Amino acid sequence: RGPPGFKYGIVLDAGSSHTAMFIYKWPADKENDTGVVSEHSMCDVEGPGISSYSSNPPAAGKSLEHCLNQALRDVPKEKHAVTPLYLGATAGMRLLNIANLEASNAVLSAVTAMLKSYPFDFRGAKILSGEEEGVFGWVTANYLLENFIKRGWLGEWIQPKKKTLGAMDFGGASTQITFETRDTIEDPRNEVMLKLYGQPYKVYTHSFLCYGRDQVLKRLLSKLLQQAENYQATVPNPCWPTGYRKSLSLSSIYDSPCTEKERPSLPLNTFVTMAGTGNGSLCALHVSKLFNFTTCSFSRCSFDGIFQPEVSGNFIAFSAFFYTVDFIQTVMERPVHLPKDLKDAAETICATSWSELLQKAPKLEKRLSDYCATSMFVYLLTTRGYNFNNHSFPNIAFQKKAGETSIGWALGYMLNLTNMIPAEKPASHKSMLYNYWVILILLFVVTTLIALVTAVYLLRHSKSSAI
Ligand SMILES: Nc1ccn([C@@H]2O[C@H](COP(=O)(O)OP(=O)(O)O)[C@@H](O)[C@H]2O)c(=O)n1
Ligand SMILES: [Ca+2]
Repeated sequence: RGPPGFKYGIVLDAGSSHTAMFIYKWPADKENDTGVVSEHSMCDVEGPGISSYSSNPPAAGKSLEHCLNQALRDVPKEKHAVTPLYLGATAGMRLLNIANLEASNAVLSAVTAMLKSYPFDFRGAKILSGEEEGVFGWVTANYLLENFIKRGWLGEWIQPKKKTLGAMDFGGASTQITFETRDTIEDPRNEVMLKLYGQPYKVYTHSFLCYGRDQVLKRLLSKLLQQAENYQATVPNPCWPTGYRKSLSLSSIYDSPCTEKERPSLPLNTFVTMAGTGNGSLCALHVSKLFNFTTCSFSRCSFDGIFQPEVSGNFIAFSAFFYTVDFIQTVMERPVHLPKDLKDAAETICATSWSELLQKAPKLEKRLSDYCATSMFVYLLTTRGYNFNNHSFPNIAFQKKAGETSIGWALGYMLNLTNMIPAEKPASHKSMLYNYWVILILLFVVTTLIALVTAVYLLRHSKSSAI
C-alpha cells in the first residue's frame, strides 16, 4: 500500500453578487487534526449570483459549468466519486425566497440538476440561514488559526489557552457578526452553543439581512429619492463624487424586499438622473438613517433592536470589510488603525472628484463611485452599530485570507457536514505510542551518554593514579 494521500471536498459559495467554487484538500490520515485542510484551488463563476437568474433558472445551472469542469481537472480522477460536493446559497437567495418562493425553488432545482450531472459525491444545494452563515465563518477563521486544538511536538493534543477570534462578514445582501462571549445572551435567537474537540463554546451571532453592501447602496438611493420632490430634475447624491452622474431605473432600486416598502407610486420603468455632490458629512447623515439606533428592549443593542453583548477579543473582518479597507489603504494610501482614521478616510474619498478617483484606480471603475458610501457605512456599522471604540477597534484585522485559504463560511460548512470537527477530544492512541517511543529513545540516549562519560572519567582516573 502506498502513502495515504489526500482527500478532497468541494463547496460552491453561491453569494448574492457572485458564486465562487472552493476545492479543499487534506491528508487522509489526519482527518481530525486542525488546520490541516487547505484551499487546493478555487474558481470564480462568470456572471452574477444565482439569485439573479429568477426569470431563467436553467441559466443559473449553466453558469456553474465552467467551474465544475475545472473541478474535474483539479481533483484527481480516481477521487471524483468520493469527493463531497456542496452548494450553499446566502442572502441573495434568502431575499429571492421571500420575494418569490417559486422562483427560488426553481433556481435551486436547476443548480441541483447541474451538480448531480457531475461524477462527484453531491450532497445537496440549500439556502443557509443567517445564523449558519455567521457561525461557519467563525469556525473557518478559528480552525485555520488552530484556536480550537493543536497537536504538540510529541503528537499529543493541546487545548490552546488562546482565545477565539470574532468574525465579521460583509456580503452583498447581508452582514454577520459572530464572537465568543462570557456575557449573558439576552435573546436566545443570538446564542449558539458549540462543543468542539470536547470544549464548549458560547457564541453570539447575528445576521442583518439588507445590510450587505449592494442592498445598503439600494437603500441609500431610495432614501435620497425620498428626499427629492421632483424626479424629472437631477437628484443630488452626496455620497457620489463630484463629476459623476448616472441615470437609474426605479426597478434597479426597488426590485428588492429591502426597499419595496419605500417604493414610490410611479411605474418601475421610470428613469431618474442622479449627480454626485461629494459631501461627506451629508452622506454620513443619510447613511446613518439606514440604522435604527433608538429602539431596544434589552439591556443593550447594536441597532434595529437587536441584542448584542459588548464586543470582546480580537476580530477578523473579511469579504467587503476587507475590500473597503483595502481600497482605503492601497488606493487612498491611508492607514486604518482607529475609528477616526476610517471616518477621515471616508470623508476624503467622498471629497475626491470622479476624475481624480479614476486616475488613482482605473481598474476599479465599476465600484469606484460607491467607496464613499461603503466606507461611511463600515465606519457607522462598526462604531455606532457594533460599538467598537478607540480601545477595541484596533483589535480588528481586515483580512481575506489565513495563509493561503480564503476566510468565509464555506470551509466551516464543509468541516461540519463531513464531521471533521468531532464534539469530543479525539483519542490519541497512535500519538501516545509515538510519545512513549520518544521518551524511550531519550532515556536510551541519556543512559548511553552517562555511561560514556563515566567510562571516560574512570579510564582517566585509573591512568592518572597509575603514574
Ligand atoms: N473586489 C471586490 C469583490 C466583491 N465586492 C463586494 O463584496 C460583496 C460580496 O457579497 P456576496 O456575493 O458574498 O453576497 P452575500 O450573499 O454574502 O450577501 C458584494 O457586495 C461585492 O460587490 C467588493 O466590494 N470588492
Ligand atoms: Ca458571502
